[in-house]
This record gives sequence, C-alpha cells and structure tokens, in this order.
Amino acid sequence: MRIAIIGAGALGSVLGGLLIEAGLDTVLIERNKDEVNLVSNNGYRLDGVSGDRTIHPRIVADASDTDGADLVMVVVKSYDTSAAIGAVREALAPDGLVLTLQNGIGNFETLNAAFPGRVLLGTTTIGAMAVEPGHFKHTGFGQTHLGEADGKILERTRAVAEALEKMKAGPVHLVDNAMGCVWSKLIINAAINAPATLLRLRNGDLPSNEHGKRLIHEIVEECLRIVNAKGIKLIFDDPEERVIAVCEGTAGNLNSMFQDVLAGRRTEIDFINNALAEEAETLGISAPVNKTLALLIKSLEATRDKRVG
Ligand SMILES: NC(=O)C1=CN([C@@H]2O[C@H](COP(=O)(O)OP(=O)(O)OC[C@H]3O[C@@H](n4cnc5c(N)ncnc54)[C@H](OP(=O)(O)O)[C@@H]3O)[C@@H](O)[C@H]2O)C=CC1
Ligand SMILES: CC(C)(CO)C(=O)C(=O)O
Repeated sequence: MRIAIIGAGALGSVLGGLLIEAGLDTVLIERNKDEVNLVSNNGYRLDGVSGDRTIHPRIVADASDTDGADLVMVVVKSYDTSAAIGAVREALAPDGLVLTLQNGIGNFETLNAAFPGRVLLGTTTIGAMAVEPGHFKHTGFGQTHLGEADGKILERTRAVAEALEKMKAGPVHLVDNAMGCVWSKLIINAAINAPATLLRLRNGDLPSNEHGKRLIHEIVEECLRIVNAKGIKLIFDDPEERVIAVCEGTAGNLNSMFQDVLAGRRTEIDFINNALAEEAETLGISAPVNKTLALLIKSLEATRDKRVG
C-alpha cells in the first residue's frame, strides 16, 4: 500500500516514521519548505517511547511530486483541512482512500465533500510533539479507531487498519461507529481543553475541586443534548466519568490547546466547543457553556499581546 501523509508536523512525523520503519512505502507532504529542506538533507530525529533514532523519509513540498497514494492520511490542524484539499487531490491515486484522524468535528465532512465515498475517519490517542525543527517526540502509544462513515466494514477499510497496525504504536480497531468515536473524543476535548487552558491547569488538576467537577458536568450535559438530538452513539456509557478518567490518566499533561496558546499558535477551538455551539444552534438547542468557552478562547487568541501579568 502506497501511503502519503499530508502535514509532517508532530503527528504526521511520528506516524510517518513508524510506517517507514515498518517497511511501508510512505511519503510525507509538508508545506513548510524550510522543514522539507532540513528533513530532506538530514532526516529528522524521532525520540520518545519508541526509541531515539533518525528517520530519513521521502518528503516533498509539492504533492504533485508523489506517485499516487492508495491512502492519503490528513494530519494537518483542523483549520487547515479545506486548504489541504488540493494537495490531497494531487497525492491521491484514482481509486485511493483518504483518512482523517484529526481532532474536532467537520474534517470528515470537508474531505468527503471533495472526495465523496472515499474518506475514512477515526481517532487516535497516539501522542506526538514537535520539539524543534527536525525533531519530533513520540510521547505515547495509544489506541486508534477507524472506519467508514456509514458503519460498513469493508475489505478496503480492513486493509488500512492492517497497514496501520504494522506501526506497533498501539491497537488499531476497525469500528462500525467511527463517527461515534470522533464525537466521543470531541466531548473529551470539549470538556478538558478549553477550561484547563483558561484556568492554566494540567489535566489532572481540572477535576481536583468541586467547581472544576461541576464545570465538566455542565459541559458534558450540554454536549449530550446535542449528541442525542443528532442520534450519535458514543463509545462509552458514562461520558462524565470518562472525562474525569482521562484527566487522571493524563494528569501531568498540558492539553494541546493550552500548548497552542502558550506557543502563540492558533487553537482548534472552532472545531471543538465552537463547532458544538454551532451544531446546537442548527438544532435549535441552547449551548451557552460551549459558546462561552469558545468566545473566551477566541478572545484569548485575539488579545495575545495585551495580557497583563
Ligand atoms: N499531536 C498529537 O499528539 C495528536 C494530534 N491530533 C490531531 O492531529 C492534527 C495534527 O496535529 P499536530 O500534528 O499536533 O499538528 P502540527 O501543527 O504539529 O502539524 C501539522 C502540520 O501540517 C502542516 N500543514 C498544514 N497545511 C498543510 C498543507 N496544506 N500541506 C502540507 N502540510 C500542511 C503544518 O505546516 P505549518 O507548520 O506551516 O503550519 C504542520 O507542519 C490535529 O487535528 C490534532 O488535533 C490527534 C491526536 C494526537
Ligand atoms: C486527551 C487530551 C485532553 C490529552 O491532553 C487531548 O486529546 C488533548 O490534549 O488534546
């Protein structure tokens, strides 16, 4: 299977490195030309839980320099998905498939509008971090869930799952409820990322007091009203309990939104709490908690240079 990865950032470089080491024909497509030159000339350092080594991938800035991939994995930030469609089109073989493992909602819909019936979706808890140009850290093994949007288990989806399994980065589950997986992760990110960012807390400290617990409760309840109205089936029975378990399981983490804010990068708020608020509005449901969290994070992004203290 020929694989192209669009976005050789943290997750793309970790997945790419593991796929290359597993012997899969994998090319990285990255828009940052300095990074492409650096990695073309020297490879990149990949360290962390799977060891410390240098990966020498094939990496290109122009997707038309690839050979027609059977699988194009989109691992750009959610706000870059629309702009990446041209690169996906250039990289994709005529009968190739697209896979999104991005956080938030809307990525599948954006890609599927461009490549109808050819997009798989899912989630991964594999952890990745960019340390500096040319250096990425594999911060954790994790579970990957993927499937077809209509829930069918097809031979083509099985082949993708088998290829990803070769990374040995954690179990890869072929599921009949991939949309439910995406929404389940959405709720976890909605209830942890924005509040812990605003409170400047590590994940474990968010539910450490009754107010933080109440905040999680209010966010999850609001999300559940949207999920139920849309008829989405989550992959766990008690989402609130799961959010608290994730906080405890990742207690020392600064969540990805907090890391983006600290680094002065744009966040994925439009695809998490803001997307939930928009879904609610479309459904005629009130979602003041998600709406307020989204406005606070967007205000935080807009006032980066005005912070006091
Ligand atoms: N990191 C993690 O552990 C996990 C991340 N995710 C999700 O995966 C997605 C990617 O995250 P992450 O890897 O951390 O993000 P990064 O910002 O580290 O990587 C994204 C990369 O994609 C590049 N890019 C953007 N648009 C294009 C394009 N059109 N063509 C080629 N390259 C492009 C960016 O370039 P530039 O530098 O110019 O912006 C950047 O290098 C997000 O949705 C995230 O939520 C999910 C699970 C785990
Ligand atoms: C699960 C969690 C909250 C772990 O930090 C995460 O996915 C993130 O930081 O985006």
